[in-house]
Amino acid sequence: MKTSRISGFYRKPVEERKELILDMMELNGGERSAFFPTEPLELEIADHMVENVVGTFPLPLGVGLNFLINDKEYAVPMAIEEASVIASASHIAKIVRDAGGFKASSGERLMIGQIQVVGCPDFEEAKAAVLNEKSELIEICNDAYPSLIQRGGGVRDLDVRILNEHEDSDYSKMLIVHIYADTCDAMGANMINTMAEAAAPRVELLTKGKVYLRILSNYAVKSLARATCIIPPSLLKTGDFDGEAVRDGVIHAYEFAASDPFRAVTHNKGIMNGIDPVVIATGNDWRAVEAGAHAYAARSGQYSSMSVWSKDEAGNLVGELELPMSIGTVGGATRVHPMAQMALKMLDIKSASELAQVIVSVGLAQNLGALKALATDGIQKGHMALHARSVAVAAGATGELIEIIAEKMIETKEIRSGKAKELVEEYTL
Ligand SMILES: CC(C)(COP(=O)([O-])OP(=O)([O-])OC[C@H]1O[C@@H](n2cnc3c(N)ncnc32)[C@H](O)[C@@H]1OP(=O)([O-])[O-])[C@@H](O)C(=O)NCCC(=O)NCCSC(=O)C[C@@](C)(O)CC(=O)[O-]
Ligand SMILES: NC(=O)C1=CN([C@@H]2O[C@H](COP(=O)(O)OP(=O)(O)OC[C@H]3O[C@@H](n4cnc5c(N)ncnc54)[C@H](OP(=O)(O)O)[C@@H]3O)[C@@H](O)[C@H]2O)C=CC1
Repeated sequence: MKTSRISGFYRKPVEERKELILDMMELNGGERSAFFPTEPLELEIADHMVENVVGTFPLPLGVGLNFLINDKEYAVPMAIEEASVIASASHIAKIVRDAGGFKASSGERLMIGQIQVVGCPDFEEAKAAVLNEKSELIEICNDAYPSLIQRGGGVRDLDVRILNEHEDSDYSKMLIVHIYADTCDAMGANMINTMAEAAAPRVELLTKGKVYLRILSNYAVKSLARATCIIPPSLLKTGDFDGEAVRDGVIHAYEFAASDPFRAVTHNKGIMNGIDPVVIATGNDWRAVEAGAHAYAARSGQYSSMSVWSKDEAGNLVGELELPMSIGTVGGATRVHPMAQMALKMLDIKSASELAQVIVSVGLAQNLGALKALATDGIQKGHMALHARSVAVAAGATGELIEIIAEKMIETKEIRSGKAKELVEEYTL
């Protein structure tokens, strides 16, 4: 892929933007014409995806530009309804690339399946029995998904926890078997569920209890991805704010989120502003990613900031984000939704690990975009200016009137629907 650094992309008409992306991807004739389909999701395909289909629900698809991650260029597809998010991600990616780009990594990618057993006559004995038969249980799981083994994946380990052992209620006492499976490039929910269901009868026999739930855990702590960036203050200068002031404002903002759940929820919403659009565009399950990310933010016992911002010895701003990433590049909707296929192609992604690394990098960029704005001019200046067009459309503006009314509202600093309606009436009289 050619460079994803395209200055002034947003000032060009949509058709020209598409051409620039196709050029960036270095696609040839046939591939080019098929790339941006006129009907993003045909009703017939939608009807096979979910139930009771009566239509489809399109979202704007934008491209996060300027991303350099582990020295590779990425044009990042982002499906989102909120203004200023894509601009902000591109803005920070531009700064970070001048500082050497994001460094991202991920370790093992194991998804977790849970089997709940209740009513064991002796929970400690039941635990020992399961652990004794670990290899056999792993084999049962793997036999339930032979194609995964052929790909080099499969269950790697299994362990057992006893919950509420000393409580009086038989409802609350339980034994939980965890299976840890490498699901290769799939998110793996269906795979894990298949394996957990296959192992359950044997678990019942071993524990002399009764199995109820057999399901994936979305707390994917064995599938973590992390991103970091190191930015010299000289790259952070914004208007009248020097780089050191911006850096310090970002660190103060982080400390606020680290200490106060009221702020942490909003701070983390800002991170998910970047993460969700990529997860959605690539056809992944954003509820799974959201649930895992917020739970991980509470792993210390108090809900806190997902990211960490600090200053290194040289005075650089250092950002870090580590999150569970239960995503895939195959399976689920990724192979069914034509736009998800397009998004993965645009990213030129080779594996689920690589996609996870891109996603956390975008989350980190998005977080800095919001904190930089909040710690300097305030969020309204950049965000509301871009939101103004949406307000104008909601008030009934069409065609050229959208830009005229948006600009008028920005000029008078009155970006609200009442004002937009007044202006629509004024201009259409
Ligand atoms: C909006 C900016 C980026 C302007 O910031 P700016 O400094 O005016 O940008 P610039 O004109 O210097 O442009 C720099 C680059 O940004 C990009 N860029 C710049 N403008 C556009 C545009 N119109 N469309 C697309 N891309 C744009 C573009 O890549 C451009 O490079 P160039 O192309 O010029 O070489 C900045 O004000 C900003 O980042 N604001 C924050 C916006 C934000 O965070 N929005 C999220 C919604 S608010 C929220 O939900 C979360 C929150 C805030 O509550 C979270 C929290 O509290 O932590
Ligand atoms: N709690 C949760 O989050 C839950 C989520 N879900 C949903 O489950 C779906 C994800 O489940 P998942 O199991 O990933 O999807 P699938 O059931 O689609 O399984 C993945 C498929 O990808 C195929 N595949 C092709 N190439 C590869 C490769 N390189 N690596 C791995 N698999 C490959 C496998 O084919 P083959 O058959 O040849 O092996 C397999 O059929 C999502 O839609 C999610 O919304 C469902 C239940 C619960």
